[in-house]
Amino acid sequence: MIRFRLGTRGSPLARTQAAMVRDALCAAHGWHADEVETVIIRTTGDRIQDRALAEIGGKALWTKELDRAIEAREIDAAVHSMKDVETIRPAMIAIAAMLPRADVRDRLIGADSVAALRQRAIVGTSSPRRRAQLLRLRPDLTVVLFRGNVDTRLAKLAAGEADATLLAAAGLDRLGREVGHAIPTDLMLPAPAQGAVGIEVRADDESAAMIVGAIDYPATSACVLTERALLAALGADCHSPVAALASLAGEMLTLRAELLSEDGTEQVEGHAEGTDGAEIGARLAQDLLTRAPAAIRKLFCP
Ligand SMILES: NCc1[nH]cc(CCC(=O)O)c1CC(=O)O
Repeated sequence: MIRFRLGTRGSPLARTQAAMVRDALCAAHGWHADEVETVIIRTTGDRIQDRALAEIGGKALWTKELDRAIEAREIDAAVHSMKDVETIRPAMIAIAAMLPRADVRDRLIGADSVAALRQRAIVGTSSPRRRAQLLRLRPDLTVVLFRGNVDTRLAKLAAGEADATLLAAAGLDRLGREVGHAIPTDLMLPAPAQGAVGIEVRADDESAAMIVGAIDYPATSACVLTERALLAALGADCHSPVAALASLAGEMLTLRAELLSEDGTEQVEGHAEGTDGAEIGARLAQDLLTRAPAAIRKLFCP
């Protein structure tokens, strides 16, 4: 008997994350694995592999088809990497839970550290944040476009298309790829929501919200919602080089964030503390934008 239908993209990482959610649901509700049906949904983002995500229309490319399936009641919930979920979601969709966050750091593959990269090394990435952060640390580097799923990027590296690449430790770990060297967050602050898996439901589906809510890890939700509040207040999109990481100690949330110009020559950073994630995100966004030079401000539309 099928008790719940879980939608996911078809990439190996997406399937792995959906299996983690399925297992968590089964553990929480005493279901057997075959009582949760996994529905693979191909998104526009999966079909288009040769251009930077930012160029072709942004994060909705990963969510639109899953949103439609939720609305059409073809699935009860959708599993996403929260990093890929656009800041403003349709009113029909609600974020119902997040799994415990994995390693939030980026990992460098191809050299032991950013400092150890050879002079004028070529680094493959399509992330405006990673590009700007790398160029800020090492202006001699050349950054080339690298897209595709985790294994595609590792294959491009192995084929010599670049000397090194950066990938999220979370994705590598979930896929069991033990490669690369973690970059400390004080050297390279990760993307907002990096390492977090989220589950979305139809906003008016109380039953699905209850079922999924049982596996929510509140500390992850609190931190990721704080990082997303910053993005919302910044008017950031996936062209915007922005890094952010929240942490929770007791009731106190601390949000650190960094905005960069596209070439990394300009940077503003800051932090804010409080107990209300939405308020902290908005306050830090305001502070950063006030201090940001024009080359950074133009990349945001608050
Ligand atoms: N943009 C692709 C994407 N979305 C989520 C992850 C990794 C998993 C995570 O951050 O939870 C990745 C790959 C990467 O950045 O290396």
